[in-house]
Amino acid sequence: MNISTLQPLGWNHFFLQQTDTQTFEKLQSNELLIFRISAIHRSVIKGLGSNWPEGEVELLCPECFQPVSDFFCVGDWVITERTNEHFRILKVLEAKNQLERLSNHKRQLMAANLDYLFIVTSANSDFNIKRLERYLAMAYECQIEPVIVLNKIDLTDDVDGFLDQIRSLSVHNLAGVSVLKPDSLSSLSHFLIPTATIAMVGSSGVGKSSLVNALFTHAQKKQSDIQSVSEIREDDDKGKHTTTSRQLIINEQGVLFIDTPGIRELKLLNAQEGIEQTFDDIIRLAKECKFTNCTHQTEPSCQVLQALESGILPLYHWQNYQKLLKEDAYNARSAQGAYAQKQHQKTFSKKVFREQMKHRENKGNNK
Ligand SMILES: Nc1nc2c(ncn2[C@@H]2O[C@H](COP(=O)(O)OP(=O)(O)OP(=O)(O)O)[C@@H](O)[C@H]2O)c(=O)[nH]1
Ligand SMILES: [Zn+2]
Repeated sequence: MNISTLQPLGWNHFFLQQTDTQTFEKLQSNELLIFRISAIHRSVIKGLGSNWPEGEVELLCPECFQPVSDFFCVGDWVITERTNEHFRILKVLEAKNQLERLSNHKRQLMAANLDYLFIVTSANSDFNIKRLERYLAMAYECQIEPVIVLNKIDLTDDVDGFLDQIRSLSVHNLAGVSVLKPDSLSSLSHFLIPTATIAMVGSSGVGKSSLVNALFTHAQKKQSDIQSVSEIREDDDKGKHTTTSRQLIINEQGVLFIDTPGIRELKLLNAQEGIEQTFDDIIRLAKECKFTNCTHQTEPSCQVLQALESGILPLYHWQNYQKLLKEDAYNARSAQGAYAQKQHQKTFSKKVFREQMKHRENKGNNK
C-alpha cells in the first residue's frame, strides 16, 4: 500500500507518525491496510481507502470495538488486516479532534478529524448572536477551527451590520453568502481547499441543506452511482431493509464533507474550556475583580458588575455566558463516567492491537 495515495482523503503526518516501523512495513506489503471511515449505520461500517475513487469497502468490526459509536465515528482512520476478502479493523488511530454529543446520557461520537466547522446562520430575523456563541464554544472545545457562514445575504441591505456583529465575537473566519447568488459562494473558497474536512452546524432553516447541495451535490450524485454497485442493505428494527448512505463525501475540488445524522444540531458537552475561550473578555474582567472568589453579584469593586453598568459588557453576553456554563455543567453530570470510559477504551484497543500483532508474529515464527 502506498500511503501517499491516502492524502486526498485527508491523510497527513499526524496520522503517519502513529504507525510504528513494524506496522509501516506491513502496510507496505499490504498485510495491513488503512481506511477512513465514510459511513456507519448500525453494524455496517464503510471505509474509503487508497482506491477511494472506486468506492467504499465494508469493514469488519470485532467485538472489542462494540458498541461502535463509543470507539470511532465517520472521519476516523483505522488500520485493518485483510482476512480473505474482508478487512477487519485492528486499531483506530488517534483523532486530531472529535465532535460528540450526549445521547441517552451517553457520549456519542459524531465526526472526527475536521479542519473546519462551518457554523451557519442567516441574515434575517433568525440571526441570533447567542446561538453563535454556543456553537463557537463547541468548536473551541473540540479544537476545530470555526468558520461563521452568514447565509441569505440576499435578504438584507445591511450585510456589514450583520458581519460587524459577528466580528464582535472576535471571529476571524467569516463569510457572507447567499445560496441564491452562486458568485457569493466564492467567499468560502479560502476554506474549501482540497483534502480539508468540513462539517456544518446551525439551527433549522438557516440554509444548511441548501449550502450542502450548492457545494457538494455534484459529488454526491457521482458517488451515488458508485454506491448503487456496492449498496449495502441491512434489516432495521421493523424488519424493513434500509440502505446506508455515505456520510463522508468528496466534492469535485477534493473537499471532504462529513454529514452524519444529528450532527447539524449539536449540544454542548464538557465544554468549559471552549466557553472560556468564547467569553475570554469576561474571563479577563473577572480576573481584575477585588476578590479572587468573586461571584459578580454584590461584591464591591467587581469589574464584571462595573462593566455591565457602564455598558462595556453587554447584558446578553453575560447572561449567555452564565446560561452556557449551567447547561454545560448539567450535561457533564448526565455524561458522568463517559469520559473515564473513553480513556479505558483507548487503552484497551491499543492492548488488543498489540496482542493481535504478537499472536500473528508467533504464528509466523513457528512456521
Ligand atoms: N432567500 C434565501 N433563502 C434561502 C437561502 N438558502 C436557503 N434558503 C431557503 O431557506 C429555507 C431553509 O433552507 P434549508 O437548506 O432547508 O435549511 P436547513 O438549515 O437545512 O434547515 P433544516 O433542514 O431544518 O435544518 C428553504 O426554503 C431554502 O430555500 C438563501 O441564501 N437565500
Ligand atoms: Zn466580580
